[in-house]
Amino acid sequence: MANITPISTESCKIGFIGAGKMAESIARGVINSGVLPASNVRTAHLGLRRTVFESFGTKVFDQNSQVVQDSDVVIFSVKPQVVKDVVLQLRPLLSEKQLLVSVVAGVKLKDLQEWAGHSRFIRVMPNTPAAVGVAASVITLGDAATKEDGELISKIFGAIGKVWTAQEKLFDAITGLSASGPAYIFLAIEALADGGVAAGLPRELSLGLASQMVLGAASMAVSTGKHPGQLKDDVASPGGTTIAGIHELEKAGFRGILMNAVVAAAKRGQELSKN
Ligand SMILES: NC(=O)C1=CN([C@@H]2O[C@H](COP(=O)(O)OP(=O)(O)OC[C@H]3O[C@@H](n4cnc5c(N)ncnc54)[C@H](O)[C@@H]3O)[C@@H](O)[C@H]2O)C=CC1
Ligand SMILES: O=C(O)[C@@H]1CCC=N1
Repeated sequence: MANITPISTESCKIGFIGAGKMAESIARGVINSGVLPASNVRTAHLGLRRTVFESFGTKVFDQNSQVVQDSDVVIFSVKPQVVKDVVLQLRPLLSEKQLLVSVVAGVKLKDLQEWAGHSRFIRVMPNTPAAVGVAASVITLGDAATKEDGELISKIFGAIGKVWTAQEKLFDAITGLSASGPAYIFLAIEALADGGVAAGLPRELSLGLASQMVLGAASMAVSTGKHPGQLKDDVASPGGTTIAGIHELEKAGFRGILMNAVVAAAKRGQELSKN
């Protein structure tokens, strides 16, 4: 614990190990929010992703080791299948001076801490709406992460959306719901837009209406605090159009399908932790 010194939010440098879609979403959101300047965000990549990250001001190194050496907060954002090798490779450079963070699905803090050789670690389960400042992120603290470390990560992720704290045992369920969930909703938006086209709308209008409608419905659920069943009842007039649509959804098992999707994704998260 001797090397644990607080990291200042203002001057904190964050580095991503893994320059993929999730890292890009967090980096874009963080930079757009103004919580940290682009010069405080870094990653490493040799291929096409370099240009993507450079386009919004991120410093891009050639090697992961350079990212670690130049960061106060190191965020592991590689796939679950490779994270063990990546952490083990970087282990000689990792010290308790740095706060380590993982956004990797399924991989437990106990393993991450063992591979890293220290437990100043925080697990975060974010989602890609981080890129536009509307992420849903959940954090849980490792054994040596301090209250101040938790506050720092809550501040960074709070700048790109909402943050909850939860026990790690809930992380697979969280992953199946809020981390994978945007993909379910993108699928729904695409399908709704197809429905609009099938009913005679031009494609562009249909997609715009479907997207704005989902945004509006989610905003109402969040801002009114009303039960979604009440909000649904407010739309469905007796003998009207909505209830005719809902009847079709219920006949096809709409709610059960969504529940199954979350449970299947959570189960996959559990499987990934055993790799
Ligand atoms: N995409 C999402 O919506 C979410 C992803 N996550 C987690 O974030 C992590 C990253 O996921 P994505 O960004 O979607 O994947 P991705 O495949 O877009 O990004 C992974 C990146 O890691 C790079 N990489 C592979 N081996 C590497 C190495 N040895 N050193 C450095 N970089 C290496 C790849 O080139 C790739 O750019 C995963 O563990 C996933 O479970 C968590 C929440 C949501
Ligand atoms: O599909 C995946 O495995 C990752 C984790 C959650 C969202 N994307």
